[in-house]
Amino acid sequence: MPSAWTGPAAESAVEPVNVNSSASPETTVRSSYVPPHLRNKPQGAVGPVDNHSFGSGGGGLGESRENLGSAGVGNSLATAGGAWGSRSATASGIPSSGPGSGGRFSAGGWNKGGGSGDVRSNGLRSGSNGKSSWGVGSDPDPFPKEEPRDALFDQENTGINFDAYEDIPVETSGENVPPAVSTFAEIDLGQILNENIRRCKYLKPTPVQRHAIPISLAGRDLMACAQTGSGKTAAFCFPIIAGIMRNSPPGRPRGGRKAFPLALILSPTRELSSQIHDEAKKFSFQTGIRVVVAYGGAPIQNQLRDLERGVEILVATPGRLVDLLERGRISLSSIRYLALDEADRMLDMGFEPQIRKIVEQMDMPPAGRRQTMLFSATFPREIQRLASDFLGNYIFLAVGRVGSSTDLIEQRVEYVLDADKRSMLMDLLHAQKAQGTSSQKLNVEQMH
Ligand SMILES: Nc1ncnc2c1ncn2[C@@H]1O[C@H](COP(=O)(O)OP(=O)(O)OP(=O)(O)O)[C@@H](O)[C@H]1O
Repeated sequence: MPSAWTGPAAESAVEPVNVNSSASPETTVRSSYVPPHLRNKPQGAVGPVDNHSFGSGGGGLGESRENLGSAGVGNSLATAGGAWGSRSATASGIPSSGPGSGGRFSAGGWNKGGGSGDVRSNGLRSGSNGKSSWGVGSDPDPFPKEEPRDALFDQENTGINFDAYEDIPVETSGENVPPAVSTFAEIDLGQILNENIRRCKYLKPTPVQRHAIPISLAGRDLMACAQTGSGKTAAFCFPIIAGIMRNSPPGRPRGGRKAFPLALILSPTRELSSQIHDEAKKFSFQTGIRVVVAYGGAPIQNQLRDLERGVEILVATPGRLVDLLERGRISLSSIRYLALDEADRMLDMGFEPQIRKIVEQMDMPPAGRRQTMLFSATFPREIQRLASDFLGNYIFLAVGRVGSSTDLIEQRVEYVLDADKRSMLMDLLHAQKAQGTSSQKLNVEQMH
């Protein structure tokens, strides 16, 4: 089994390695390619690039990890067996046979430009008691004058060709899985959200949205394996926003030192949290729902002020949220919706203790009295454990990735200099032939 599997984020995050570290700056373009006959020589003799060394970043817990951002961490190696070992998954908890070799991708990669982290005061006005109160019907324009009203919606999408999603495999398992939809019109998301979907120029749901939204709207817990860029954000935001609008529309008095969010979205990094925050603000435009983001590496005072103005949907990284909880500035007792995005990456980054503290040891309602959506690019054993601990009678959903390989194609990454690509490729082809596997398609990607 090749050992140097990696996902797209790892590719972008890992600097090309120059094994000739002792070379002078002038000679750093020297070849780092190691011919087969020189490989596995002791260190010093030759310095082959150690593909095993692109690990998860390891190391400490807490906020400092959040500051690293999406590019510097979580470069886990994905093993053969694909992105999700879902085939044997059951909705009742741990799948009967193991996940795909514990393979995992580091999510990330679609950089939507990040977010400003600013929080708009969506229709907040000052009540007579000096506290903030909410008036949905009389929302002032939430956007500053200098920013056109639809600017939030005018940002370019990523250019993903969602038509390519049509053929990707989707698997669901669990009891009474609500049927998937093929248009947004088939789902009752409410008029305002539908209008915002139109503003976002989303013409039809992506596969994860097609399945996840009806499942979540039906009130079911969901464990979804889907890659970054598959449209997960809308998949968990739409049901949350629709659910809040349906069951507890904003309108209650706000203010006070302690915030009581109705929905919590946990994500591993400040960048991702910012992106989710930006998207969630678009989706909840003119709903009266206030979305607040809290992440490490930014002044906590600003976040505290934002929280004091009221929050329905809180997007947070685990370390900063624990800090806010310990300061007594947030109560999770009103949480009705919990979404964990890129859960495998959060675990890779060492956030499991914080996540368990948030979900299990504070005042959050238990599974069954809240709705939980767990999103992960992979489904290794630790995520299975998390799913069985956090979710109740859940539906398992696994969505393939655009252009994904089948199990028959191995992808292996070798880091070589441009000048060495051809000879490296020839070597690989010869090696394949020698092993009698020449008929197998060799897919050499991302050669540096
Ligand atoms: N149904 C849709 N139609 C058109 N564009 C969409 C749709 N759903 C999502 N998008 C856009 O596709 C891009 C990727 O979606 P999104 O950010 O939700 O993916 P993701 O899986 O959450 O990725 P990440 O993990 O990077 O946040 C975004 O620019 C988003 O606005």
